[in-house]
Amino acid sequence: MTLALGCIADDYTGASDLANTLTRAGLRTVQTIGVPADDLALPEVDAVVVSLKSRSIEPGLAVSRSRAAEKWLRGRSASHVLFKICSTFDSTDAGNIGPVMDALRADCGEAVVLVTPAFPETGRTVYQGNLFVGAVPLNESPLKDHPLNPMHDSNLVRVLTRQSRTQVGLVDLATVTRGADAVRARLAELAGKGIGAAVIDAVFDRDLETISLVAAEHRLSVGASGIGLGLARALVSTGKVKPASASSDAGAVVGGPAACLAGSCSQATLQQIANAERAMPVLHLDPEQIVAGTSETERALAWARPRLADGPVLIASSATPEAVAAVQARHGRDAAGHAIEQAMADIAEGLAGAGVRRLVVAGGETSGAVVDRLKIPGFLVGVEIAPGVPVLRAVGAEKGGMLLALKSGNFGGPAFFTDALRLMR
Ligand SMILES: Nc1ncnc2c1ncn2[C@@H]1O[C@H](COP(=O)(O)OP(=O)(O)O)[C@@H](O)[C@H]1O
Ligand SMILES: O=C(O)[C@@H](O)C(=O)COP(=O)(O)O
Repeated sequence: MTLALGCIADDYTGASDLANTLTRAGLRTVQTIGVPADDLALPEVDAVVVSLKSRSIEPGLAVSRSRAAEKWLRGRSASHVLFKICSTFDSTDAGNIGPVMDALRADCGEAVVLVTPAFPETGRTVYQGNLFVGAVPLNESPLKDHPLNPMHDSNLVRVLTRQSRTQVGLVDLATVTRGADAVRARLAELAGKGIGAAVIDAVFDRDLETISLVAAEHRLSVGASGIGLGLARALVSTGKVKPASASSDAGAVVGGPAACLAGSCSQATLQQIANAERAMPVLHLDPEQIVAGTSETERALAWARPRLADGPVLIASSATPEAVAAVQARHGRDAAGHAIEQAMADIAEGLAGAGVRRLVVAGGETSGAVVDRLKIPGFLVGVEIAPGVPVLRAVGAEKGGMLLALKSGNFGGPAFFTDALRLMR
Protein backbone atom coordinates (compact mmCIF):
# COMPACT_ATOMS: atom_id res chain seq x y z
CA MET A 1 0.00 0.00 0.00
CA THR A 2 1.35 3.43 -0.99
CA LEU A 3 -0.27 6.30 0.88
CA ALA A 4 -0.60 9.84 -0.41
CA LEU A 5 -1.52 11.01 3.10
CA GLY A 6 -1.10 9.51 6.55
CA CYS A 7 -3.18 10.73 9.49
CA ILE A 8 -3.08 10.15 13.23
CA ALA A 9 -6.22 11.23 15.08
CA ASP A 10 -6.26 11.76 18.85
CA ASP A 11 -9.81 10.46 19.20
CA TYR A 12 -12.26 8.30 17.27
CA THR A 13 -14.94 10.89 16.47
CA GLY A 14 -12.22 13.22 15.25
CA ALA A 15 -10.88 10.41 13.08
CA SER A 16 -14.25 9.74 11.47
CA ASP A 17 -14.71 13.49 10.94
CA LEU A 18 -11.39 13.57 9.09
CA ALA A 19 -12.03 10.32 7.18
CA ASN A 20 -15.36 11.82 6.08
CA THR A 21 -13.69 15.05 4.93
CA LEU A 22 -10.98 13.24 2.96
CA THR A 23 -13.51 10.92 1.35
CA ARG A 24 -15.73 13.82 0.25
CA ALA A 25 -12.66 15.55 -1.23
CA GLY A 26 -11.95 12.51 -3.42
CA LEU A 27 -9.40 10.49 -1.41
CA ARG A 28 -10.10 6.79 -0.92
CA THR A 29 -9.86 6.62 2.86
CA VAL A 30 -10.06 4.04 5.61
CA GLN A 31 -10.24 4.68 9.37
CA THR A 32 -8.36 2.16 11.49
CA ILE A 33 -8.64 1.71 15.23
CA GLY A 34 -5.07 1.90 16.44
CA VAL A 35 -2.22 0.66 14.27
CA PRO A 36 -3.74 -2.07 12.11
CA ALA A 37 -2.79 -5.65 12.80
CA ASP A 38 -0.82 -7.33 10.02
CA ASP A 39 -3.71 -9.63 9.17
CA LEU A 40 -6.32 -6.86 8.77
CA ALA A 41 -7.33 -6.78 5.11
CA LEU A 42 -7.47 -3.14 4.03
CA PRO A 43 -8.69 -1.96 0.64
CA GLU A 44 -6.33 -0.02 -1.66
CA VAL A 45 -6.61 3.57 -0.40
CA ASP A 46 -4.99 7.00 -0.72
CA ALA A 47 -5.23 7.86 2.98
CA VAL A 48 -5.35 6.01 6.28
CA VAL A 49 -6.59 7.70 9.45
CA VAL A 50 -5.19 5.82 12.45
CA SER A 51 -7.55 6.53 15.38
CA LEU A 52 -6.03 6.72 18.83
CA LYS A 53 -7.73 7.40 22.14
CA SER A 54 -4.86 9.66 23.13
CA ARG A 55 -6.39 13.08 23.78
CA SER A 56 -6.81 12.76 27.52
CA ILE A 57 -4.33 10.07 28.52
CA GLU A 58 -0.92 10.43 30.16
CA PRO A 59 1.33 12.42 27.74
CA GLY A 60 4.08 9.77 27.59
CA LEU A 61 1.58 7.17 26.45
CA ALA A 62 0.07 9.55 23.88
CA VAL A 63 3.57 10.13 22.51
CA SER A 64 4.52 6.45 22.25
CA ARG A 65 1.22 5.47 20.58
CA SER A 66 1.42 8.38 18.13
CA ARG A 67 5.00 7.52 17.22
CA ALA A 68 4.03 3.90 16.56
CA ALA A 69 1.24 5.13 14.27
CA GLU A 70 3.62 7.50 12.48
CA LYS A 71 6.10 4.68 11.92
CA TRP A 72 3.38 2.50 10.39
CA LEU A 73 2.21 5.31 8.09
CA ARG A 74 5.71 6.29 6.98
CA GLY A 75 6.36 2.60 6.34
CA ARG A 76 3.55 2.83 3.77
CA SER A 77 5.26 5.76 2.02
CA ALA A 78 3.22 8.56 3.59
CA SER A 79 5.47 11.55 2.97
CA HIS A 80 3.09 13.84 4.85
CA VAL A 81 1.49 13.01 8.19
CA LEU A 82 -1.38 15.08 9.60
CA PHE A 83 -1.77 14.87 13.37
CA LYS A 84 -5.56 15.38 13.68
CA ILE A 85 -6.54 17.25 16.82
CA CYS A 86 -9.89 18.69 17.82
CA SER A 87 -11.08 21.83 16.03
CA THR A 88 -11.57 23.28 19.52
CA PHE A 89 -7.96 22.39 20.48
CA ASP A 90 -9.17 20.13 23.34
CA SER A 91 -6.15 19.61 25.60
CA THR A 92 -4.71 20.60 28.97
CA ASP A 93 -1.52 22.45 29.86
CA ALA A 94 0.14 19.03 30.26
CA GLY A 95 -0.71 18.09 26.69
CA ASN A 96 -1.25 16.19 24.63
CA ILE A 97 -0.99 18.27 21.48
CA GLY A 98 2.41 19.78 22.31
CA PRO A 99 4.20 16.61 23.45
CA VAL A 100 2.94 14.58 20.47
CA MET A 101 3.81 17.36 18.03
CA ASP A 102 7.32 17.67 19.52
CA ALA A 103 7.92 13.92 19.23
CA LEU A 104 6.62 13.58 15.66
CA ARG A 105 8.60 16.68 14.65
CA ALA A 106 11.79 15.17 16.06
CA ASP A 107 11.10 11.86 14.30
CA CYS A 108 10.64 13.38 10.86
CA GLY A 109 13.18 16.19 11.19
CA GLU A 110 10.69 18.98 10.46
CA ALA A 111 12.08 22.51 11.02
CA VAL A 112 8.77 24.21 11.64
CA VAL A 113 5.37 22.51 12.01
CA LEU A 114 2.22 24.17 10.66
CA VAL A 115 -0.60 24.17 13.23
CA THR A 116 -4.21 25.23 12.62
CA PRO A 117 -7.43 23.79 14.03
CA ALA A 118 -9.55 26.02 11.75
CA PHE A 119 -12.56 24.25 10.24
CA PRO A 120 -14.76 27.01 8.82
CA GLU A 121 -17.58 24.62 7.80
CA THR A 122 -18.25 24.01 11.51
CA GLY A 123 -17.58 27.59 12.62
CA ARG A 124 -13.99 27.16 13.85
CA THR A 125 -11.79 30.04 12.67
CA VAL A 126 -8.42 31.35 13.81
CA TYR A 127 -7.48 35.06 13.77
CA GLN A 128 -4.32 36.53 15.29
CA GLY A 129 -3.78 33.09 16.80
CA ASN A 130 -7.13 33.22 18.63
CA LEU A 131 -9.57 30.38 18.05
CA PHE A 132 -13.22 31.31 17.59
CA VAL A 133 -16.13 28.87 17.97
CA GLY A 134 -18.86 30.49 15.91
CA ALA A 135 -18.99 34.13 16.98
CA VAL A 136 -17.20 33.80 20.33
CA PRO A 137 -13.60 33.15 21.41
CA LEU A 138 -12.90 29.58 22.51
CA ASN A 139 -12.77 30.52 26.22
CA GLU A 140 -16.30 32.00 26.06
CA SER A 141 -17.74 29.01 24.14
CA PRO A 142 -19.31 25.91 25.73
CA LEU A 143 -15.83 24.36 25.62
CA LYS A 144 -15.06 26.28 28.83
CA ASP A 145 -17.19 23.60 30.54
CA HIS A 146 -15.82 20.47 28.84
CA PRO A 147 -15.74 17.66 31.43
CA LEU A 148 -12.16 16.58 30.62
CA ASN A 149 -10.44 19.46 28.80
CA PRO A 150 -12.07 22.77 29.79
CA MET A 151 -10.62 25.45 27.49
CA HIS A 152 -9.95 28.78 29.23
CA ASP A 153 -7.58 30.49 26.78
CA SER A 154 -8.41 31.24 23.15
CA ASN A 155 -4.85 32.25 22.23
CA LEU A 156 -3.35 29.13 20.69
CA VAL A 157 0.19 30.49 20.60
CA ARG A 158 0.02 30.73 24.38
CA VAL A 159 -1.79 27.39 24.79
CA LEU A 160 0.70 25.49 22.64
CA THR A 161 3.69 27.26 24.22
CA ARG A 162 2.59 25.89 27.60
CA GLN A 163 2.50 22.34 26.20
CA SER A 164 5.50 22.25 23.90
CA ARG A 165 9.26 22.25 24.30
CA THR A 166 9.70 24.38 21.19
CA GLN A 167 8.95 28.07 20.74
CA VAL A 168 5.67 28.79 18.96
CA GLY A 169 5.19 31.58 16.38
CA LEU A 170 2.28 32.98 14.37
CA VAL A 171 1.56 33.25 10.66
CA ASP A 172 -1.16 35.88 10.57
CA LEU A 173 -4.09 36.21 8.21
CA ALA A 174 -2.52 39.14 6.32
CA THR A 175 0.36 36.83 5.38
CA VAL A 176 -1.95 33.95 4.42
CA THR A 177 -3.99 36.33 2.26
CA ARG A 178 -0.83 37.28 0.32
CA GLY A 179 -0.50 33.66 -0.82
CA ALA A 180 1.65 30.55 -0.53
CA ASP A 181 4.98 32.31 -1.16
CA ALA A 182 4.31 34.78 1.65
CA VAL A 183 3.52 31.86 3.98
CA ARG A 184 6.71 30.05 2.90
CA ALA A 185 8.77 33.19 3.57
CA ARG A 186 7.24 33.69 7.02
CA LEU A 187 7.84 30.04 7.95
CA ALA A 188 11.46 30.35 6.82
CA GLU A 189 11.80 33.48 8.96
CA LEU A 190 10.38 31.65 12.01
CA ALA A 191 12.58 28.60 11.38
CA GLY A 192 15.59 30.90 11.12
CA LYS A 193 14.85 32.11 14.65
CA GLY A 194 14.70 28.52 15.90
CA ILE A 195 10.91 28.56 16.26
CA GLY A 196 9.63 25.02 15.74
CA ALA A 197 5.86 25.45 15.43
CA ALA A 198 3.64 28.06 13.82
CA VAL A 199 -0.02 28.63 14.55
CA ILE A 200 -1.57 29.80 11.27
CA ASP A 201 -4.65 31.99 10.97
CA ALA A 202 -7.45 30.77 8.71
CA VAL A 203 -10.97 32.09 8.38
CA PHE A 204 -12.17 30.72 5.04
CA ASP A 205 -11.61 27.45 3.19
CA ARG A 206 -9.50 29.38 0.67
CA ASP A 207 -7.05 30.25 3.50
CA LEU A 208 -6.73 26.56 4.28
CA GLU A 209 -6.10 25.82 0.62
CA THR A 210 -3.20 28.30 0.61
CA ILE A 211 -1.87 26.87 3.87
CA SER A 212 -2.21 23.29 2.64
CA LEU A 213 -0.27 23.95 -0.57
CA VAL A 214 2.64 24.85 1.70
CA ALA A 215 1.89 22.12 4.27
CA ALA A 216 2.03 19.48 1.53
CA GLU A 217 5.71 20.41 0.99
CA HIS A 218 6.38 19.62 4.66
CA ARG A 219 6.52 16.27 6.45
CA LEU A 220 4.12 17.05 9.29
CA SER A 221 1.17 19.27 10.11
CA VAL A 222 -1.17 19.57 13.08
CA GLY A 223 -4.81 20.48 12.67
CA ALA A 224 -8.44 19.51 12.25
CA SER A 225 -10.53 18.61 9.24
CA GLY A 226 -10.11 22.05 7.66
CA ILE A 227 -6.42 21.48 6.93
CA GLY A 228 -7.33 17.88 6.02
CA LEU A 229 -9.65 19.25 3.35
CA GLY A 230 -6.94 21.60 2.10
CA LEU A 231 -4.35 18.79 1.96
CA ALA A 232 -6.76 16.54 0.07
CA ARG A 233 -7.50 19.30 -2.43
CA ALA A 234 -3.77 19.98 -2.84
CA LEU A 235 -3.13 16.28 -3.54
CA VAL A 236 -5.88 16.20 -6.14
CA SER A 237 -5.00 19.53 -7.80
CA THR A 238 -1.32 18.61 -8.12
CA GLY A 239 -2.28 15.25 -9.71
CA LYS A 240 -0.81 13.17 -6.86
CA VAL A 241 -4.21 11.57 -6.30
CA LYS A 242 -6.78 10.75 -8.94
CA PRO A 243 -10.08 11.78 -7.32
CA ALA A 244 -12.52 9.01 -6.48
CA SER A 245 -16.19 9.93 -6.27
CA ALA A 246 -17.60 9.75 -2.74
CA SER A 247 -20.17 6.99 -2.61
CA SER A 248 -23.69 8.25 -2.07
CA ASP A 249 -24.77 4.78 -1.07
CA ALA A 250 -24.33 3.43 2.44
CA GLY A 251 -23.80 -0.15 1.22
CA ALA A 252 -25.79 -3.27 2.04
CA VAL A 253 -28.75 -2.83 4.38
CA VAL A 254 -28.01 -4.11 7.88
CA GLY A 255 -31.45 -3.78 9.49
CA GLY A 256 -32.39 -5.09 12.92
CA PRO A 257 -32.42 -3.26 16.25
CA ALA A 258 -30.80 0.16 16.57
CA ALA A 259 -29.67 2.14 19.61
CA CYS A 260 -28.03 5.43 20.58
CA LEU A 261 -25.60 6.10 23.44
CA ALA A 262 -24.68 9.58 24.64
CA GLY A 263 -21.78 10.32 26.97
CA SER A 264 -21.05 13.77 25.63
CA CYS A 265 -22.14 16.63 27.89
CA SER A 266 -21.82 19.31 25.22
CA GLN A 267 -24.58 21.85 24.70
CA ALA A 268 -25.23 20.42 21.24
CA THR A 269 -25.64 16.87 22.56
CA LEU A 270 -27.92 17.97 25.42
CA GLN A 271 -30.17 19.64 22.88
CA GLN A 272 -30.09 16.58 20.60
CA ILE A 273 -31.12 14.34 23.51
CA ALA A 274 -34.01 16.67 24.39
CA ASN A 275 -35.09 16.46 20.77
CA ALA A 276 -34.81 12.66 20.69
CA GLU A 277 -37.21 12.41 23.67
CA ARG A 278 -39.97 13.14 21.14
CA ALA A 279 -38.92 10.35 18.79
CA MET A 280 -37.76 7.37 20.90
CA PRO A 281 -37.61 6.07 24.49
CA VAL A 282 -34.75 7.73 26.39
CA LEU A 283 -33.11 6.44 29.59
CA HIS A 284 -31.06 8.88 31.66
CA LEU A 285 -28.39 7.04 33.63
CA ASP A 286 -27.56 8.05 37.18
CA PRO A 287 -23.84 8.99 37.17
CA GLU A 288 -23.64 8.64 40.96
CA GLN A 289 -24.77 5.02 40.71
CA ILE A 290 -22.27 4.32 37.93
CA VAL A 291 -19.33 5.76 39.83
CA ALA A 292 -20.45 3.92 42.97
CA GLY A 293 -20.19 0.71 40.94
CA THR A 294 -23.79 -0.39 41.40
CA SER A 295 -25.88 -2.24 38.82
CA GLU A 296 -26.71 0.79 36.66
CA THR A 297 -25.52 -1.05 33.55
CA GLU A 298 -27.83 -4.02 34.20
CA ARG A 299 -30.69 -1.58 34.84
CA ALA A 300 -30.04 0.07 31.47
CA LEU A 301 -29.89 -3.22 29.60
CA ALA A 302 -33.01 -4.55 31.32
CA TRP A 303 -34.76 -1.33 30.27
CA ALA A 304 -33.49 -1.48 26.67
CA ARG A 305 -33.88 -5.16 25.74
CA PRO A 306 -37.69 -5.39 25.67
CA ARG A 307 -37.94 -2.08 23.80
CA LEU A 308 -35.51 -2.86 20.96
CA ALA A 309 -38.05 -4.78 18.90
CA ASP A 310 -40.28 -1.69 18.76
CA GLY A 311 -37.65 0.76 17.49
CA PRO A 312 -34.49 2.60 18.50
CA VAL A 313 -33.71 3.61 22.09
CA LEU A 314 -31.34 6.20 23.53
CA ILE A 315 -29.32 5.79 26.75
CA ALA A 316 -27.55 8.89 28.05
CA SER A 317 -25.24 9.80 30.91
CA SER A 318 -25.05 13.37 29.62
CA ALA A 319 -25.66 16.12 32.16
CA THR A 320 -25.45 19.90 32.53
CA PRO A 321 -22.13 21.57 33.45
CA GLU A 322 -23.39 22.07 37.04
CA ALA A 323 -24.31 18.38 37.44
CA VAL A 324 -21.00 17.28 35.89
CA ALA A 325 -19.08 19.59 38.26
CA ALA A 326 -20.95 18.11 41.24
CA VAL A 327 -20.09 14.51 40.27
CA GLN A 328 -16.47 15.49 39.63
CA ALA A 329 -16.21 17.29 42.96
CA ARG A 330 -17.27 14.11 44.74
CA HIS A 331 -15.27 11.56 42.74
CA GLY A 332 -12.57 13.38 40.77
CA ARG A 333 -12.66 14.32 37.09
CA ASP A 334 -10.75 11.37 35.66
CA ALA A 335 -12.32 8.72 37.90
CA ALA A 336 -15.85 9.90 37.04
CA GLY A 337 -15.11 10.17 33.32
CA HIS A 338 -13.47 6.76 33.19
CA ALA A 339 -16.23 4.99 35.16
CA ILE A 340 -18.94 6.46 32.94
CA GLU A 341 -17.04 5.61 29.75
CA GLN A 342 -16.64 2.01 30.92
CA ALA A 343 -20.34 1.81 31.79
CA MET A 344 -21.15 2.98 28.26
CA ALA A 345 -18.83 0.31 26.88
CA ASP A 346 -20.57 -2.34 29.04
CA ILE A 347 -23.95 -1.18 27.77
CA ALA A 348 -22.76 -1.19 24.13
CA GLU A 349 -21.49 -4.75 24.58
CA GLY A 350 -24.81 -5.80 26.09
CA LEU A 351 -26.76 -4.13 23.29
CA ALA A 352 -24.63 -5.83 20.63
CA GLY A 353 -25.29 -9.10 22.46
CA ALA A 354 -29.02 -8.33 22.21
CA GLY A 355 -28.71 -8.04 18.44
CA VAL A 356 -28.05 -4.32 17.91
CA ARG A 357 -26.14 -3.84 14.66
CA ARG A 358 -26.75 -0.11 14.18
CA LEU A 359 -25.32 2.09 16.90
CA VAL A 360 -25.02 5.87 17.23
CA VAL A 361 -22.55 7.13 19.85
CA ALA A 362 -22.24 10.76 20.96
CA GLY A 363 -18.91 11.83 22.44
CA GLY A 364 -15.29 11.28 21.48
CA GLU A 365 -14.02 9.54 24.60
CA THR A 366 -17.31 7.68 24.88
CA SER A 367 -16.95 6.47 21.28
CA GLY A 368 -13.40 5.36 22.01
CA ALA A 369 -14.50 3.23 24.95
CA VAL A 370 -17.41 1.71 22.98
CA VAL A 371 -15.47 0.92 19.80
CA ASP A 372 -12.60 -0.59 21.79
CA ARG A 373 -15.02 -2.81 23.72
CA LEU A 374 -16.71 -3.97 20.51
CA LYS A 375 -13.23 -4.83 19.17
CA ILE A 376 -13.84 -3.14 15.83
CA PRO A 377 -10.53 -2.82 13.95
CA GLY A 378 -11.58 -0.18 11.41
CA PHE A 379 -14.26 1.51 9.35
CA LEU A 380 -15.20 2.31 5.78
CA VAL A 381 -16.82 5.72 5.31
CA GLY A 382 -20.42 5.95 4.08
CA VAL A 383 -22.84 8.82 3.61
CA GLU A 384 -22.57 12.05 5.58
CA ILE A 385 -25.16 12.56 8.33
CA ALA A 386 -24.02 16.06 9.33
CA PRO A 387 -20.80 18.01 8.69
CA GLY A 388 -18.04 15.93 10.27
CA VAL A 389 -20.16 12.85 10.98
CA PRO A 390 -20.43 9.99 8.46
CA VAL A 391 -22.12 6.61 8.62
CA LEU A 392 -19.34 4.09 9.31
CA ARG A 393 -19.34 0.44 8.29
CA ALA A 394 -17.20 -1.77 10.51
CA VAL A 395 -14.58 -3.97 8.88
CA GLY A 396 -13.06 -7.15 10.33
CA ALA A 397 -14.40 -10.60 10.99
CA GLU A 398 -16.30 -10.18 14.24
CA LYS A 399 -18.39 -7.01 13.86
CA GLY A 400 -17.89 -6.58 10.09
CA GLY A 401 -20.84 -4.86 8.43
CA MET A 402 -22.16 -3.31 11.66
CA LEU A 403 -23.08 0.37 11.17
CA LEU A 404 -21.96 3.06 13.59
CA ALA A 405 -22.05 6.83 13.75
CA LEU A 406 -19.49 8.42 16.07
CA LYS A 407 -20.60 11.95 16.76
CA SER A 408 -18.29 14.60 18.09
CA GLY A 409 -20.02 16.15 21.08
CA ASN A 410 -20.25 19.50 19.35
CA PHE A 411 -21.41 18.37 15.94
CA GLY A 412 -24.82 17.74 14.38
CA GLY A 413 -28.13 19.59 14.27
CA PRO A 414 -30.92 19.30 16.87
CA ALA A 415 -32.42 16.22 15.16
CA PHE A 416 -29.07 14.43 14.90
CA PHE A 417 -30.13 11.07 16.39
CA THR A 418 -33.12 10.63 14.10
CA ASP A 419 -31.13 12.01 11.14
CA ALA A 420 -28.47 9.37 11.76
CA LEU A 421 -30.86 6.46 12.16
CA ARG A 422 -32.69 7.41 8.96
CA LEU A 423 -29.41 6.96 7.02
CA MET A 424 -28.27 3.81 8.88
CA ARG A 425 -30.51 1.25 7.31
N1 LIG B 1 -22.98 12.94 33.98
C1 LIG B 1 -21.65 12.98 33.85
N2 LIG B 1 -20.87 13.46 34.84
C2 LIG B 1 -19.51 13.52 34.71
N3 LIG B 1 -18.85 13.11 33.60
C3 LIG B 1 -19.58 12.61 32.59
C4 LIG B 1 -21.01 12.51 32.66
N4 LIG B 1 -21.46 11.96 31.51
C5 LIG B 1 -20.37 11.73 30.76
N5 LIG B 1 -19.24 12.11 31.39
C6 LIG B 1 -17.86 12.02 30.90
O1 LIG B 1 -17.57 13.21 30.15
C7 LIG B 1 -16.65 12.91 29.11
C8 LIG B 1 -17.26 13.38 27.80
O2 LIG B 1 -16.29 13.34 26.82
P1 LIG B 1 -16.58 12.86 25.34
O3 LIG B 1 -17.25 11.54 25.33
O4 LIG B 1 -15.28 12.98 24.60
O5 LIG B 1 -17.61 13.94 24.80
P2 LIG B 1 -17.31 15.17 23.80
O6 LIG B 1 -17.29 14.62 22.43
O7 LIG B 1 -18.46 16.11 24.04
O8 LIG B 1 -15.98 15.76 24.16
C9 LIG B 1 -16.44 11.40 29.14
O9 LIG B 1 -15.25 11.10 29.84
C10 LIG B 1 -17.67 10.92 29.90
O10 LIG B 1 -17.49 9.65 30.52
O1 LIG C 1 -12.31 18.50 15.08
C1 LIG C 1 -13.34 18.30 15.71
O2 LIG C 1 -13.99 19.19 16.27
C2 LIG C 1 -13.82 16.88 15.86
O3 LIG C 1 -13.38 16.10 14.80
C3 LIG C 1 -13.29 16.25 17.08
O4 LIG C 1 -12.10 16.07 17.24
C4 LIG C 1 -14.27 15.78 18.00
O5 LIG C 1 -13.88 15.57 19.36
P1 LIG C 1 -15.04 15.40 20.46
O6 LIG C 1 -15.82 16.67 20.50
O7 LIG C 1 -14.36 15.10 21.75
O8 LIG C 1 -15.90 14.27 20.01
